[in-house]
Amino acid sequence: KIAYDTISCYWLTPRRIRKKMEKQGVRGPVPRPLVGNILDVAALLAKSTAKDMSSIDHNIVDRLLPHYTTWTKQYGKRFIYWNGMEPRLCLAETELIKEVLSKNSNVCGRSWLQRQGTKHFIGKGLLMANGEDWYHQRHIVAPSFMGDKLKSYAGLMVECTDKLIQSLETELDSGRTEFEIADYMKQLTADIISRTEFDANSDKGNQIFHLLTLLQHLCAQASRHLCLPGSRFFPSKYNREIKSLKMEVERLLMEIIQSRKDGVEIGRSTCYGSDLLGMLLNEMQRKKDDGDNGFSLNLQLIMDECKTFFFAGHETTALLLTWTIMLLATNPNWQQKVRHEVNQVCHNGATPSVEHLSKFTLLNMVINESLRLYPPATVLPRMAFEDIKVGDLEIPKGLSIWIPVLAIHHSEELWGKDVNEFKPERFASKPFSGGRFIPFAAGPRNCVGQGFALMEAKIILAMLLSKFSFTISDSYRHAPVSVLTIQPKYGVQVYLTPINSYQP
Ligand code: HEM
Repeated sequence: KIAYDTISCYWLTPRRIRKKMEKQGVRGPVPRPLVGNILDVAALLAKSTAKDMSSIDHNIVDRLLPHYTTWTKQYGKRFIYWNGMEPRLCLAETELIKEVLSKNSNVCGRSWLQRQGTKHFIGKGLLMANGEDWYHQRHIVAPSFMGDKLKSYAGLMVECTDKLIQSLETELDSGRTEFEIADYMKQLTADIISRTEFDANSDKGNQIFHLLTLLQHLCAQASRHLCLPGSRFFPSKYNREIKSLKMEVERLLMEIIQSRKDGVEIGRSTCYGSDLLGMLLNEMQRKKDDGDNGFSLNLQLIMDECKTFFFAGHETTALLLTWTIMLLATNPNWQQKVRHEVNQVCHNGATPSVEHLSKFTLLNMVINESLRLYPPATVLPRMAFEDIKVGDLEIPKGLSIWIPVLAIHHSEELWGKDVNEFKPERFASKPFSGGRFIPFAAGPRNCVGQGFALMEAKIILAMLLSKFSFTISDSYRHAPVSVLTIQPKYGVQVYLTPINSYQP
């Protein structure tokens, strides 16, 4: 059986998929045994990112998805390439993208390779869940990011941003003028998501998030360690480090969970709390009390969910903020226009509240344009678990569909000749939906934290813009790189100037 499974996995299935796609006219670069086209992608990326960009140019597709631009020229809008033994169909047609994202969420999902690469880091949390499990998990957590619950986080976001502003002001007072903004944004969004998950700004929470950051960096190297079959079982230094970090994170999480349980048992509190962790524990208890034997929400899954939300919920938003500040720091007109709007909406320098957010029209346009030019998630992967039909294409079971978000957001055909220019006015009239503007994906499996992220971004940017003016520093080197998300290789250095008085 093992021999048959191995032959099937490494030879028969790939051969079947290649033949089926070739019959439909979908071709691609020739794969090598075991590694597929991994080395080709790595070589193209090494070349395209070897140097910084010569100017602050937003035409970054050739740099970050060089394999996409190379192969789409050779093989057309749909082509197939191999990430090791995993075949990937690159799909850039908006009608087909809409179909993939809106339908098929029950028969498409995360591939084995993706789940394996993030197993120790986020486990079976929502981001990596599939099928029925995904459906139940999504329904349990979604209410935490909607309606009044979502609005209730605004105060916490303001509080954390205030703390950051105070520390920036202290540094300005001591004579510092240049700041690397990416790190500040990462700390701020980590602070916000950790307090959303664990209510109090506990030391344990901070410790957990520090370890999770280390774990995330190690797991980001996973694809390099997964080329060889069974390599995850080797007792290598890499695997040992991952395991021990994971155990430490889970030990700390269990301590928090235990102290909440103790609180309920001795009658100090009536429920497990109103933060994300509390909500998950309450739901587990409710299911137990109701004798619900359906979907099982156990402690391991609750810990995986906490890790998932930290991972999915802070770096992406930090990048949105970082790139938006870079864009505003290099476009003073827009910076001034948005600051003026913030001051008009929040009279007399008031801090932004939920009621103000829908009135930030220009800020909203700037955020959308930033998400278009620098979408934190550059690709959306979906593996077909059954044979499915998408448009005219028959997609065989086992084929991963890869939607190159970055390339679609920079397509001249879809956006016009000025596609690589920063022009927030393109978002003035209507929201771009469907397969053309998809920074948060779309359909049932879209980003569950989209409302949270946009509220957070608007509050933070409005508060920062009303306190400081930003100018790009001479030391800023424009060198976006893609490490799961689009990051500025050397950070974003800006000069901050305080705006002391209320400017109408
Ligand atoms: C600007 C910020 C953000 C961006 C651009 C973003 C983008 C995305 C995208 C593109 C997906 C779909 C991934 C895929 O299908 O492959 C996704 C899923 C997800 N996001 Fe976000 N996200 C952001 C912020 C957040 C925040 C703040 C949270 C949590 C508070 C969050 C939690 C999640 C989760 C849990 C999923 C998985 C949803 C599911 O599979 O049902 N995200 N995000």
